Amino acid sequence: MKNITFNQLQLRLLALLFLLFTSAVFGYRYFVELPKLEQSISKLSERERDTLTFSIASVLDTLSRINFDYAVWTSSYDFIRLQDDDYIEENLVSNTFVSLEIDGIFYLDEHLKPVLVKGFHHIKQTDLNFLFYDFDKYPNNINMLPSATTETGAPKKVGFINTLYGPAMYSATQIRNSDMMGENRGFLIMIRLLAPAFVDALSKFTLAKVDYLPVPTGEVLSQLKSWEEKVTGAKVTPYCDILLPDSNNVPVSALRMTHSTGTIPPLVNEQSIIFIVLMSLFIYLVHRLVLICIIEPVTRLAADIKQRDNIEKYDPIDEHYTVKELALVSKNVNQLMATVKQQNDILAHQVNTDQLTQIMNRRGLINVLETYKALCIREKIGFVLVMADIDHFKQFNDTAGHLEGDVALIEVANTLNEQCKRSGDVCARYGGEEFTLLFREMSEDDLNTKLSAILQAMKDLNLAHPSSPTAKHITISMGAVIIRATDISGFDLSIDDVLRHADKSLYEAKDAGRGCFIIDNLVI
Ligand SMILES: Nc1nc2c(ncn2[C@@H]2O[C@H](COP(=O)(O)OP(=O)(O)OP(=O)(O)O)[C@@H](O)[C@H]2O)c(=O)[nH]1
Repeated sequence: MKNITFNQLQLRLLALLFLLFTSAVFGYRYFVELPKLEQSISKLSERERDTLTFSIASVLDTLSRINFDYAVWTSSYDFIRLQDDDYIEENLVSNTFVSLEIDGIFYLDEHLKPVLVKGFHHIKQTDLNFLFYDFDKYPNNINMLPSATTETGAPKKVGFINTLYGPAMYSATQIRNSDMMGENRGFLIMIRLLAPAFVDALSKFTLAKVDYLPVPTGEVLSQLKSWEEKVTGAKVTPYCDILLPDSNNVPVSALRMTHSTGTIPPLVNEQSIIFIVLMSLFIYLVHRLVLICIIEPVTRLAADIKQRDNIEKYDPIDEHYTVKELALVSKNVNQLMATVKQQNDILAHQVNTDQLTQIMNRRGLINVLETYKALCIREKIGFVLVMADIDHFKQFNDTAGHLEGDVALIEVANTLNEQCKRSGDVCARYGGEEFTLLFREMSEDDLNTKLSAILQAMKDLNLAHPSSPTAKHITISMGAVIIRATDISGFDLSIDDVLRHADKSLYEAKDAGRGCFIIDNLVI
């Protein structure tokens, strides 16, 4: 699997979290909340429509009651036969129309012939000449009358009708005596034109806005229902349009009621936007918190560890972390580095140390020589190299044995090492019975003194060497070379040259009878 950073992982997790939360919220809204809302709004619309139906019925009922009262009144009953002017003067004056809020009153006898007809606009106070009761001319209008006359009681009918002055509501009742008995004397019809007052009354009743609508035609007309028809489970719409049909089912007017809640709220509304914004803010804060408290410290810790790995630095890394685990990791890394450093030191010591004498070996010597060379070239600090060789050591081995030879080598090494006390002084085993001494810049006189002191120390050691042809104890011969810095720029010092010069002096010391030293001055 491809490696990803802690930060990438965090961002992916937070993105996933964001996706899950928003889908859960919108899923809930889409599949649960909105359908429930739609159902509630549909129910509310249904109730508003029922109220509208009820309101229309109430208005019609009011007209019907007035009409009924007049139709089953003995005076009206008698008027059909007598047609007396008193009745007209008492009951059919302008005030009657105004107080009853009607625009026309029509007395028809049992043969449906008009006995008395009067149209009067109760608001405009003007005469109106209606013709709808002329059933010869408008035979369909006969359906506005109650279907059958009866022996007792007074059948009545209410509804809407188109007149010369526009749509109107009407009420028609069979004219009977007050006791609802007697012969059929025709019908009393009352008309009220559909004025703004009608829709105002409906608006008050329903607590919703009701307006007139031009009567639609064609496809739209076929989709509209009559005001009396019950509608259930209708789709949520902003309006409810209904028809006011006449007794022949021909629409005379249409009404539009504006529902108080006519639309389903959108999927993404103000609350969901606020939720998304808050959610994003929360996720951003979590991201910053995780970044500051975990990711950045982990990244810093990783960089610190990597830096130590790259340049082999062993200084401890910062252990101050707020997160306990990170503090523990940094502490453990420091402990690990300390152990590694310790082991490296041991290893370095072992690599540069002679196993027999426990002083520096040739590898260590060459490393130090490189440092001396660099100091000489860059800082103009000279140095002294001395090659020391045990005299007639072969004979010593041959007579005393190899093990004794080893012991002698250790003793000589310790003696020489003790002479290298100053900082920067080095005593190394060059190989076999040969040793190398390194000293910081020194005058020839001082070197003479130093080498004489070494010869004296060997004498003082007093290691018996019976088979030596030159002395009774073990002696060493030394060849020294003094290297002084030069001003020649760009000059390179050859370590091999230095060793060769020291070797040459050593051979000269051997030739000079052993147990002595020769100094060579090498000015570079
Ligand atoms: N015991 C012992 N002997 C060693 C060791 N390394 C070298 N030698 C011996 O040192 C002797 C060196 O002998 P040569 O090179 O002939 O020199 P020399 O006998 O010291 O003679 P000159 O140097 O000319 O005075 C050899 O016999 C080596 O075996 C060692 O680690 N232990």
